[in-house]
Amino acid sequence: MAHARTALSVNLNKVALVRNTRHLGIPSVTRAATLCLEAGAAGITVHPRPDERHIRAHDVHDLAALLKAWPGREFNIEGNPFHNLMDFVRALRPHQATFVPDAEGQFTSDHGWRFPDDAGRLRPLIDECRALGVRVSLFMDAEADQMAAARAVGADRIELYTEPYAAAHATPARAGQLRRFAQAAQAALDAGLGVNAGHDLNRDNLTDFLRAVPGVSEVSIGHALIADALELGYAETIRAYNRCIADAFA
Ligand SMILES: CC(=O)[C@@H](O)[C@H](O)COP(=O)(O)O
Ligand SMILES: NCC(=O)COP(=O)(O)O
Repeated sequence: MAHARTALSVNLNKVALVRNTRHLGIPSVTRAATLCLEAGAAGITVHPRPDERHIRAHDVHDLAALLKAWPGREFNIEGNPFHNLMDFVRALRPHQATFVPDAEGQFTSDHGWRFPDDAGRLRPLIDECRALGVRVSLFMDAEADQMAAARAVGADRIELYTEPYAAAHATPARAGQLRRFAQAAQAALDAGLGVNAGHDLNRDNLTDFLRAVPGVSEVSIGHALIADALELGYAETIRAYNRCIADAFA
């Protein structure tokens, strides 16, 4: 079956990280969002961590307001629903909430939810999001045998945690990782889930990933993309990432 082209959601955490080192409001997170959307980003992602080391609560509110002027573009808020994520979801009703099982103060995301262990406590929060009209994506390791359980708990999508693939991309382990991610994505699709992907995706590894892994609806990319934007500017960077996606579907 032919799949729709993958949407690029730009994660702006690292713009906020730089901004927070002074009290001057630069670089501006909302200005970055506008420039990325103008250049063709399909959406904006943020992961407001409880310690506010980068994205702060006001950024999430400012971006939700900004996205209202961009119909068809999506706002994705990531976080742990047992910490601060649900407050944002209830107040702002983003297009998508991505549940991530990070500890408070965690260095960066490094694993997904586990089933059956997490099912009971996730189900009511997923139900609440869906009642609010918010799509739920669960951050998951690339394990095919976990996908039916992610669907059974009520999720709309899963986000494949791609760091193990990214770390293997320049090594002989790449082919094995791609097989693992393709099997996990196919299992998710077979279970009726949409498939997102993210973490350490970049201009070098993105096209190979999308060629090998079926049916990826959205990639959220932050760290490498913002690093590229420091050199190329936001507009050229978004065009470059969209070319990587287009090449995978050519
Ligand atoms: C969920 C995920 O894989 C990453 O988006 C993560 O949110 C990045 O967070 P940091 O930018 O804090 O490393
Ligand atoms: N969900 C992944 C994301 O938003 C960005 O991850 P990264 O590109 O900053 O590693």
